[in-house]
Formats: sequence, C-alpha cells, structure tokens
Amino acid sequence: MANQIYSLMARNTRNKGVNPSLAAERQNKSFNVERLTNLLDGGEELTQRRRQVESMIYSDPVFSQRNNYFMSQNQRYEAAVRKSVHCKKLMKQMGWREEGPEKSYMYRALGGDTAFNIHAVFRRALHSLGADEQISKWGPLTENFQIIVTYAQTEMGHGTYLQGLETTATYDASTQEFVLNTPSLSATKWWPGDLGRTATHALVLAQLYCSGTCHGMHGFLVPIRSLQDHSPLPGITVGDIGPKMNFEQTDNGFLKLDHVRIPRENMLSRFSQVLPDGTYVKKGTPQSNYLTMIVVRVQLLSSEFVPPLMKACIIATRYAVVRHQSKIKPSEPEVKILDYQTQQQKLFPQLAMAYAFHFVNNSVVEFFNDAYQGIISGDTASLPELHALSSGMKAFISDCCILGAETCRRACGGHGYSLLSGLPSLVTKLSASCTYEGENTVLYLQTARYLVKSYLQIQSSQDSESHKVLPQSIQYFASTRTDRCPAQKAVDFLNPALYTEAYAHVAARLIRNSADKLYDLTSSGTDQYVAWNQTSVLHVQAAKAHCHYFIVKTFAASLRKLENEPEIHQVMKRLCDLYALHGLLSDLGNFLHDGYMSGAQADLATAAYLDLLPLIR
Ligand SMILES: CCCCCCCCCCCCC/C=C/C(=O)SCCNC(=O)CCNC(=O)[C@H](O)C(C)(C)COP(=O)(O)OP(=O)(O)OC[C@H]1O[C@@H](n2cnc3c(N)ncnc32)[C@H](O)[C@@H]1OP(=O)(O)O
Ligand SMILES: Cc1cc2nc3c(=O)[nH]c(=O)nc-3n(C[C@H](O)[C@H](O)[C@H](O)COP(=O)(O)OP(=O)(O)OC[C@H]3O[C@@H](n4cnc5c(N)ncnc54)[C@H](O)[C@@H]3O)c2cc1C
Repeated sequence: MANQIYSLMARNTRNKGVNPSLAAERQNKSFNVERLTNLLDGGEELTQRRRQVESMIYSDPVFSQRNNYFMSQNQRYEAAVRKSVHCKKLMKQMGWREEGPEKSYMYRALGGDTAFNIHAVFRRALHSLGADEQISKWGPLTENFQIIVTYAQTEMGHGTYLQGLETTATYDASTQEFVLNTPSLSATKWWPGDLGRTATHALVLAQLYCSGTCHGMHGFLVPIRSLQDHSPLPGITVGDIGPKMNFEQTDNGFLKLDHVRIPRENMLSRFSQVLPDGTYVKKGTPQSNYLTMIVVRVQLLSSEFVPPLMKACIIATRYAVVRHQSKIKPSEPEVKILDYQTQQQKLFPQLAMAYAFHFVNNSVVEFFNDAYQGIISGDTASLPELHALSSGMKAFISDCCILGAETCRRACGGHGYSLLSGLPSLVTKLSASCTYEGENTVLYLQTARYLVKSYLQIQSSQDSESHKVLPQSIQYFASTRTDRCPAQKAVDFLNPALYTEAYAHVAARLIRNSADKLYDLTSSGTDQYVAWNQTSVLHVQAAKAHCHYFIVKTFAASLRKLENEPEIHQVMKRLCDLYALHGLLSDLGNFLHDGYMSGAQADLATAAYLDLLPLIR
C-alpha cells in the first residue's frame, strides 16, 4: 500500500512533469549544470557514454529495483545474480571492456545491487598477488563466471589481526601439494561475500607452513564446490551466515576446510614461491601479500563510499525544495524547508563533502596508479606511503559518508525513516564500510604509525636535505609555519591558502604531540608496545587531522584546474570554503588549543561560514 502511495506521489509529479517547486529551483541555477557534469565525468564524451549506459539500465525490467524492499533475502540474492549475469551479457553484446568506464557506470546505476562483488575483489587479488602464468590460467575463467572466486581472509576469531589467522596451508613435498585445514571453530572463515551460495572457489588466506616453519599469510586458490552440480567438495563445509543489517543481495558465508589438498601451483606466487622440494623463496616484503587490501581500499572510495553520499544529498535536497513546512513570516505561506538556515547548515556541508571526496578520489587514484605498477614489479619504495594514505582515506571518507548520509536522512523528517525514501538503506549499506576492508580505528592507527615514524625520522636526521625528499603527503611536516592565524576579517577565512595552513598547523601539532607523548613514555622505560597503546587515542586524533588536512588541501588544489571556468569555479570555491569552515568549526578546540586561532577569529570564521549558506542556496 505504502509503495502505491509513494509511487502515486511520484507519478503525480511525473504526470505533471517535474514538481513545480523543483522546476522553479532549476530555473535558478547560477552555473552551467551540463558543463559541471562534463567536468565531473571527465569530459562530454564520457557524460554521453554514462547516460547511454544509465538509460539501458533504467529501461531494462531485469534491472528494476522497484520491489527490492518487499523481497526476502533469498529473492534479493536471486535478483542480484540475474542482474549480474544480465550485465555480463550486456557488456558482451555492446563490446564494453572489463576495465572500461561502462562497467562502473552500470555498477553505480544499479547502486551496487549486484552479485559476485567479492569475485571482483578476487580478480584484483589475482592481478596483485598472482604470477603471470597464474593470471593467464585463471583470469579468463573468471571473466565469464566459469569459476566464481571469493576472497576468504576473515575468520570467526580474527578479521583485523592477520598474524592471528589460524587457517593453515602445510606443504607436503611428497605429493607437491598444500594441505588446507581449519584447526578450530574460531578458524572458520566467516564473512566472505559470494561464499554462502555462489562461489566455486575461494582464495583462502592462510598461514603457510613449510618443513615446520611458518612463513605468514599467503593466498591459496581452493576449489570448494563442484563445477558439475555446485555441491560442496570433499572436506568442505560451507554456507550462508544469515541475515545482516544490509547487503541482503550478498551471500556472506562461512567455510571450514578439513585437510583439503591442492596443487603446489595454487599458491599465488608473485611475491613468494614454494619450490617442489619445499624450499620457500621470498621475493617481496613481509607485507607484499597485504597488497590486495590497498587495491580494494582505493577502489572502494569511488565505488562504495562516495556514490551513496551523493545519492543521499540528491534525495534530501530535492525533498527540501518540495517539502513546505511551517512559516518564517507568520503573514506568509509555509516555506520550503530549504529556506531554513538550519536545513541549509545540515545539507550543504554534506553536498560540499561529496564534491571534496570526488576530487580527493581522483588524487588518490592518480597516486595509486603511479605507485602500483612499481610495487608489483618489485619496487616497494612507495608502499609505506601508499598504505598509510589508502588506510587513512578509507577510514576517514567512509566515516564521513556514513555520518553524512544519516544527516541527510534525519533532515527529511518522517519520510526519511521510510525505506521507500531510499535513505535508510543508503545509511545501513554505508554503515558496513567502517568495518569491511579494514576496521577504521585499526586503519587510522596504521596511518598514525607511518606519521609517527616519519616525524621521528625527521627529528633524528639533522640533515636539512632530508626534508626536501619527504614523501608528498607529509611534506607539510617540514614547512615553516606561523604560530598564529593571520585572519583579520571574515573574508580572510574564504582564502584556501589560509584555511589549508590552519589545517596543516593542527595536524602537525597533533602528530608532534602524539609522537612526543610516545617518546616520553618509552624514554621513561615504558615498553614500546604498551606505550603505543597508551597513546593510541592521540594517534587516532592525529591521523584524522592529517586526513582532514589532505582532503582540504586536495579540494583547494582542484579549484586551480577550474579557474578558466568562472561560473563553475565560483560554485566549487564556495563549496570548498564551506567544507573547510564546517570542519574547522566542528573541531574548533583543536584550532584554538595553542592560541593559533582566537575566539574573535572563531567568530569571524562563523560569520564567513553562515554567509556562504544563502550563496550556495
Ligand atoms: C575491488 C572491487 C570492489 C568492487 C565493489 C565491491 C563492493 C561490495 C561492497 C562490500 C565490499 C566488502 C569487501 C570486503 C572485503 C574484506 O573485508 S576482505 C578482509 C579485509 N581485512 C582487512 O583489511 C584486515 C585489516 N587488518 C589489517 O590491515 C591489520 O591491521 C594489519 C595491518 C594487517 C596488521 O598486520 P600486522 O602485520 O600486525 O601490522 P603491523 O605490525 O601494524 O604492521 C606491520 C608492517 O606492515 C605494514 N603494513 C600493514 N598493512 C599493510 C598493507 N596493507 N600494505 C602494506 N604494508 C602494510 C605496516 O605499515 C607495518 O610496516 P612498518 O611500520 O614498516 O613495520
Ligand atoms: C559487509 C561485510 C562484508 C565483508 N566481506 C568480507 C570478505 O569478502 N572477505 C573477508 O575476508 N572479510 C570480509 N569481511 C570481514 C571484515 O574484513 C572484518 O569484519 C574486518 O576486517 C574487521 O575485523 P573484525 O570483524 O575481526 O573486527 P575486530 O578487529 O575484532 O574489531 C572489533 C573492535 O576491536 C578493535 N580493534 C581490533 N584490533 C585493534 C587494534 N590493533 N588496536 C585498536 N583497536 C583494535 C576495533 O577497532 C573494533 O572496535 C566483511 C565484513 C562485513 C561487515
């Protein structure tokens, strides 16, 4: 019934064209929307291609999501499988390449409501960790779902602490096989997507044992279901872990292995190898087999985190111009809720954040692409910085997108609580992102570990030259900076150089403070690991400040590329200013703490921030 009411409302709108309030707003635009769309897509031609793909998706009944909220978990799963197979057929029919833009357009048009998503994670793992001959052997089989492979790393007892994974892969030189085993209940693989009903194989991450020596976590391709009748193979216990907060369309599963034998060639061996006689040959670093997690973290930014935030902004902003509620002047009619300053202050920072993350994603992907080819060819020099950046961005952006989507949902009142608004499922889907692919606190600590190490290295090296070769993302450590914010007027806070410097000041101070506290503890005799734990809250705060600085700096730098598009530059600049000032005012204590900013300057920043709202409105 509810669905009919909502669709009647939508049809009403459709029958009379767009809602008149919405139409009026769209007449009001201050910039060329199509031009901005082209810039965000990467050019006019890509906009056209994206729209072509979207129209094919939206007009095809197989891809319909109309009844999603009225389906059981099983129906959602089966519909997702149908959609994924249909996508594959469409790609073949249209001649679209796996690595082409059309695949991500399809995925985003479907809102990720597809199956085999972890199979996509495996394909990246194969290219990151597999030797060339393994990529040639298994890559083509995964292209057309002849084999469907899940990425089975997490166990019931361990997800974060990979050194604690219990699943074992013991090499048997007499048969040149690995014996995969689940030694305890807590070692049961638990959570891998596509595992519960779909996967024919699993990339099992297990502790490798050769001649009694443990060589740490490695990846093993293990057949788990028959390619004839899809039944579990001997030694395999597998199934679905049951209902979840969202991702009903994904069959997250469990897997137990009872001394399952696989050929020696099934260990992914780009960075390490076991010779026929059982000799272990290491080619990369101890963390080389962690590379897949970096690859996926970078990919998730653009595929899983930012698009749901963008959608939430669109739904909530449209709602805010069609919803009339209460009066500003008693003598006048009810107003659009977007005319309330408080509603603008709820929604516009989320909109600004969505644009910020779009530009940051471009920057992170560019950094990743430059580093990745070197890393898989054995040059791991940029791996620590890439790990720190990808960990921090995954944690910070997913945290912000969860909170941003929830703010949009709350801004829609009662209708924001209806599943049919589309908002709650965006929130519950995003909620998983603070956990999967690395729990966010743990990832902030990984970033902090890199920041503290880099800071202490700079402190210990007197050589001024060393400052010049600092990695790009931490060069601000070495910049000389004023200890007071120079702003005299509200308008000064609309200067990207000024607010970027303010963020750099706070990040550098928090990193220095956390490192100094750590050093004080260890130099007074506290065990280094205990000292790290006793300062970890400070390290997380420093890592977040570092990430926030990186995002503000990157958003501001992106404006420079828009300077020859004055209309668009103006609107993007206002959003960048709003993003920076919203973060500054939300975390004001850190900017006031050491007197960097004064209370009077905080008032100026607040005035500049509030003045931006009607301009953006
Ligand atoms: C891609 C396609 C996507 C398509 C779209 C699909 C979307 C569908 C939506 C849902 C998708 C969900 C998919 C989810 C999948 C998963 O969740 S897979 C499992 C993910 N699990 C993790 O991420 C585990 C997280 N845990 C960690 O990362 C650990 O904390 C740890 C870092 C591995 C700890 O390891 P440990 O060895 O104990 O770490 P330390 O001692 O702290 O560090 C040792 C050194 O190693 C360096 N290091 C750590 N990790 C990495 C890394 N990944 N890469 C490079 N280097 C790393 C670390 O910096 C230390 O270095 P030094 O300081 O120099 O010693
Ligand atoms: C929707 C979804 C899909 C998933 N898909 C997959 C998949 O396809 N394949 C796969 O292998 N896994 C998958 N996972 C599992 C996921 O990777 C793990 O849940 C994640 O790595 C977190 O590990 P955990 O669950 O053990 O949490 P824990 O690490 O136990 O976290 C619990 C708490 O402990 C804290 N904590 C843990 N370690 C530390 C530390 N060193 N310092 C400070 N605090 C710490 C955390 O901050 C957190 O607050 C998925 C999970 C979800 C929710």
